[in-house]
Amino acid sequence: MSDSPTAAVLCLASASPRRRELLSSIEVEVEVCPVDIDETPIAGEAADAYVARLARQKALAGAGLTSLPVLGSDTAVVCDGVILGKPRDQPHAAAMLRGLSGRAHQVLTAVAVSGPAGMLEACVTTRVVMRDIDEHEIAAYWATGEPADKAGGYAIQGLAAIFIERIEGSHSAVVGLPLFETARLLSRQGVPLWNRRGR
Ligand SMILES: Cc1cn([C@H]2C[C@H](O)[C@@H](COP(=O)(O)OP(=O)(O)OP(=O)(O)O)O2)c(=O)[nH]c1=O
Repeated sequence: MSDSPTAAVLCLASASPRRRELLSSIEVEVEVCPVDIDETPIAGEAADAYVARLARQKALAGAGLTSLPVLGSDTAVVCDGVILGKPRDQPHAAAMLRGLSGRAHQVLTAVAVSGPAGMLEACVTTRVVMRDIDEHEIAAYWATGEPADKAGGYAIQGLAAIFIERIEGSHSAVVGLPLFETARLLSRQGVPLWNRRGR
Protein backbone atom coordinates (compact mmCIF):
# COMPACT_ATOMS: atom_id res chain seq x y z
CA MET A 1 0.00 0.00 0.00
CA SER A 2 1.22 3.50 -0.77
CA ASP A 3 1.61 5.90 2.12
CA SER A 4 2.05 8.95 -0.11
CA PRO A 5 0.30 12.04 1.24
CA THR A 6 -2.99 13.28 -0.12
CA ALA A 7 -3.62 16.82 -1.32
CA ALA A 8 -3.70 19.57 1.31
CA VAL A 9 -6.96 19.74 3.27
CA LEU A 10 -6.01 22.66 5.51
CA CYS A 11 -4.01 25.86 5.34
CA LEU A 12 -1.61 26.21 8.29
CA ALA A 13 -1.08 29.92 8.99
CA SER A 14 2.16 29.26 10.84
CA ALA A 15 5.89 29.07 10.28
CA SER A 16 6.25 26.60 13.15
CA PRO A 17 7.66 23.24 12.01
CA ARG A 18 6.27 21.75 15.24
CA ARG A 19 2.68 22.56 14.29
CA ARG A 20 3.15 21.05 10.86
CA GLU A 21 4.63 17.87 12.36
CA LEU A 22 1.83 17.58 14.93
CA LEU A 23 -0.82 17.85 12.19
CA SER A 24 1.11 15.37 10.08
CA SER A 25 1.08 12.92 13.01
CA ILE A 26 -2.73 12.72 12.73
CA GLU A 27 -2.45 12.65 8.92
CA VAL A 28 -3.76 16.11 8.20
CA GLU A 29 -1.93 17.32 5.11
CA VAL A 30 -1.42 21.08 5.08
CA GLU A 31 -0.32 23.86 2.82
CA VAL A 32 1.81 26.24 4.84
CA CYS A 33 1.01 29.97 4.62
CA PRO A 34 3.05 31.75 7.29
CA VAL A 35 1.54 35.12 8.20
CA ASP A 36 3.21 38.08 9.82
CA ILE A 37 1.23 39.68 12.64
CA ASP A 38 2.20 41.97 15.51
CA GLU A 39 2.59 39.70 18.58
CA THR A 40 2.92 42.54 21.13
CA PRO A 41 0.59 42.00 24.12
CA ILE A 42 -1.93 44.78 24.79
CA ALA A 43 -1.32 46.44 28.18
CA GLY A 44 -3.30 44.59 30.85
CA GLU A 45 -4.35 41.81 28.47
CA ALA A 46 -4.82 38.43 30.21
CA ALA A 47 -2.67 35.60 28.86
CA ASP A 48 -5.63 33.50 27.66
CA ALA A 49 -7.11 36.51 25.83
CA TYR A 50 -3.68 37.25 24.34
CA VAL A 51 -3.06 33.79 22.85
CA ALA A 52 -6.68 33.58 21.65
CA ARG A 53 -6.38 36.94 19.90
CA LEU A 54 -3.14 35.96 18.14
CA ALA A 55 -4.48 32.56 17.05
CA ARG A 56 -7.56 34.28 15.59
CA GLN A 57 -5.50 36.96 13.85
CA LYS A 58 -3.24 34.34 12.28
CA ALA A 59 -6.27 32.36 11.01
CA LEU A 60 -7.90 35.54 9.66
CA ALA A 61 -4.71 36.65 7.93
CA GLY A 62 -4.38 33.23 6.29
CA ALA A 63 -8.03 33.16 5.22
CA GLY A 64 -7.35 35.82 2.60
CA LEU A 65 -4.74 33.60 0.93
CA THR A 66 -6.62 30.35 0.29
CA SER A 67 -10.01 28.72 -0.18
CA LEU A 68 -9.14 25.95 2.34
CA PRO A 69 -10.05 26.13 6.05
CA VAL A 70 -7.24 27.94 7.90
CA LEU A 71 -5.66 27.12 11.26
CA GLY A 72 -3.86 29.69 13.41
CA SER A 73 -2.33 29.01 16.80
CA ASP A 74 -0.27 30.68 19.47
CA THR A 75 1.65 29.40 22.50
CA ALA A 76 2.76 31.41 25.53
CA VAL A 77 4.54 30.39 28.70
CA VAL A 78 3.12 32.13 31.77
CA CYS A 79 4.89 32.32 35.12
CA ASP A 80 3.46 34.34 38.02
CA GLY A 81 1.04 35.94 35.57
CA VAL A 82 3.85 37.19 33.32
CA ILE A 83 3.82 36.16 29.65
CA LEU A 84 7.20 34.84 28.52
CA GLY A 85 7.67 34.97 24.77
CA LYS A 86 10.68 33.78 22.80
CA PRO A 87 14.08 34.79 24.22
CA ARG A 88 15.68 37.89 22.66
CA ASP A 89 19.21 36.73 23.47
CA GLN A 90 21.25 34.53 25.83
CA PRO A 91 20.80 36.65 28.99
CA HIS A 92 17.04 36.77 28.40
CA ALA A 93 16.87 32.98 27.85
CA ALA A 94 18.96 32.35 30.97
CA ALA A 95 16.74 34.64 33.06
CA MET A 96 13.61 32.84 31.83
CA LEU A 97 14.97 29.38 32.65
CA ARG A 98 16.19 30.57 36.06
CA GLY A 99 12.65 31.83 36.72
CA LEU A 100 11.10 28.49 35.70
CA SER A 101 13.60 26.32 37.64
CA GLY A 102 12.28 24.24 40.54
CA ARG A 103 8.63 25.23 40.24
CA ALA A 104 5.41 25.09 38.23
CA HIS A 105 4.31 27.36 35.38
CA GLN A 106 1.52 27.34 32.80
CA VAL A 107 1.69 26.91 29.04
CA LEU A 108 -1.28 28.37 27.18
CA THR A 109 -1.96 27.39 23.58
CA ALA A 110 -4.88 28.77 21.60
CA VAL A 111 -6.04 27.38 18.28
CA ALA A 112 -8.46 29.02 15.85
CA VAL A 113 -9.84 27.42 12.70
CA SER A 114 -11.75 29.47 10.14
CA GLY A 115 -13.86 27.64 7.59
CA PRO A 116 -17.44 26.92 6.51
CA ALA A 117 -18.57 26.79 10.16
CA GLY A 118 -17.12 30.24 10.86
CA MET A 119 -14.30 30.88 13.32
CA LEU A 120 -13.99 28.03 15.85
CA GLU A 121 -11.64 28.36 18.79
CA ALA A 122 -10.15 26.50 21.74
CA CYS A 123 -7.60 27.38 24.39
CA VAL A 124 -5.72 24.86 26.52
CA THR A 125 -3.77 25.50 29.71
CA THR A 126 -1.16 22.96 30.80
CA ARG A 127 0.70 22.99 34.11
CA VAL A 128 4.39 22.15 33.76
CA VAL A 129 6.62 21.33 36.74
CA MET A 130 10.38 21.72 36.28
CA ARG A 131 13.08 20.38 38.54
CA ASP A 132 15.89 22.65 39.76
CA ILE A 133 18.18 23.67 36.88
CA ASP A 134 21.69 24.85 37.74
CA GLU A 135 23.75 27.58 36.07
CA HIS A 136 25.96 25.08 34.25
CA GLU A 137 22.88 23.44 32.69
CA ILE A 138 21.38 26.81 31.76
CA ALA A 139 24.57 27.79 29.89
CA ALA A 140 24.92 24.36 28.26
CA TYR A 141 21.27 24.38 27.17
CA TRP A 142 21.61 27.76 25.43
CA ALA A 143 24.69 26.45 23.58
CA THR A 144 22.57 23.69 22.01
CA GLY A 145 20.59 26.30 20.04
CA GLU A 146 17.28 24.72 21.04
CA PRO A 147 15.81 27.54 23.19
CA ALA A 148 16.11 30.36 20.64
CA ASP A 149 12.76 30.07 18.83
CA LYS A 150 10.70 28.58 21.67
CA ALA A 151 8.22 30.38 23.94
CA GLY A 152 9.65 30.34 27.46
CA GLY A 153 13.04 29.39 26.03
CA TYR A 154 12.67 25.62 26.22
CA ALA A 155 11.34 22.67 24.21
CA ILE A 156 9.59 19.88 26.12
CA GLN A 157 9.90 17.65 23.04
CA GLY A 158 13.66 18.16 22.87
CA LEU A 159 16.67 18.33 25.14
CA ALA A 160 14.70 20.18 27.83
CA ALA A 161 12.69 16.99 28.46
CA ILE A 162 15.23 16.16 31.18
CA PHE A 163 14.11 19.27 33.12
CA ILE A 164 10.38 18.38 33.10
CA GLU A 165 9.29 16.50 36.22
CA ARG A 166 5.63 16.25 35.19
CA ILE A 167 2.83 17.97 33.33
CA GLU A 168 -0.90 18.21 33.92
CA GLY A 169 -2.76 18.88 30.68
CA SER A 170 -1.81 18.41 27.05
CA HIS A 171 1.72 17.50 25.91
CA SER A 172 0.94 18.40 22.29
CA ALA A 173 -0.36 21.81 23.42
CA VAL A 174 2.98 22.56 25.06
CA VAL A 175 4.75 21.60 21.83
CA GLY A 176 2.49 24.02 19.92
CA LEU A 177 -0.91 22.53 19.10
CA PRO A 178 -3.43 20.69 21.33
CA LEU A 179 -4.27 17.74 19.09
CA PHE A 180 -7.39 16.54 20.92
CA GLU A 181 -9.08 19.96 20.77
CA THR A 182 -7.71 20.68 17.28
CA ALA A 183 -9.16 17.44 15.91
CA ARG A 184 -12.60 18.41 17.22
CA LEU A 185 -12.41 21.85 15.58
CA LEU A 186 -11.20 20.36 12.28
CA SER A 187 -14.03 17.81 12.25
CA ARG A 188 -16.58 20.58 12.80
CA GLN A 189 -15.08 22.36 9.75
CA GLY A 190 -15.33 19.19 7.66
CA VAL A 191 -11.56 18.65 7.51
CA PRO A 192 -10.74 14.91 7.27
CA LEU A 193 -8.40 13.34 9.86
CA TRP A 194 -6.33 10.13 9.40
CA ASN A 195 -6.25 10.93 5.73
CA ARG A 196 -3.51 8.88 4.07
CA ARG A 197 -3.85 7.69 0.49
CA GLY A 198 -3.80 3.93 0.04
CA ARG A 199 -5.67 2.92 3.16
C1 LIG B 1 7.00 25.69 25.59
C2 LIG B 1 7.37 25.21 24.22
C3 LIG B 1 7.19 26.01 23.09
N1 LIG B 1 7.52 25.54 21.85
C4 LIG B 1 7.34 26.38 20.64
C5 LIG B 1 5.97 26.21 19.97
C6 LIG B 1 5.89 27.42 19.08
O1 LIG B 1 6.47 27.11 17.82
C7 LIG B 1 6.75 28.43 19.81
C8 LIG B 1 5.88 29.53 20.34
O2 LIG B 1 5.79 30.55 19.42
P1 LIG B 1 4.46 30.93 18.61
O3 LIG B 1 4.49 32.42 18.39
O4 LIG B 1 3.26 30.33 19.26
O5 LIG B 1 4.67 30.19 17.21
P2 LIG B 1 5.79 30.35 16.10
O6 LIG B 1 6.32 31.76 16.08
O7 LIG B 1 6.80 29.25 16.26
O8 LIG B 1 4.99 30.08 14.77
P3 LIG B 1 3.78 30.96 14.15
O9 LIG B 1 3.62 32.24 14.95
O10 LIG B 1 4.19 31.22 12.74
O11 LIG B 1 2.57 30.06 14.25
O12 LIG B 1 7.41 27.75 20.87
C9 LIG B 1 8.04 24.27 21.68
O13 LIG B 1 8.33 23.85 20.55
N2 LIG B 1 8.19 23.46 22.78
C10 LIG B 1 7.88 23.87 24.04
O14 LIG B 1 8.06 23.08 25.01
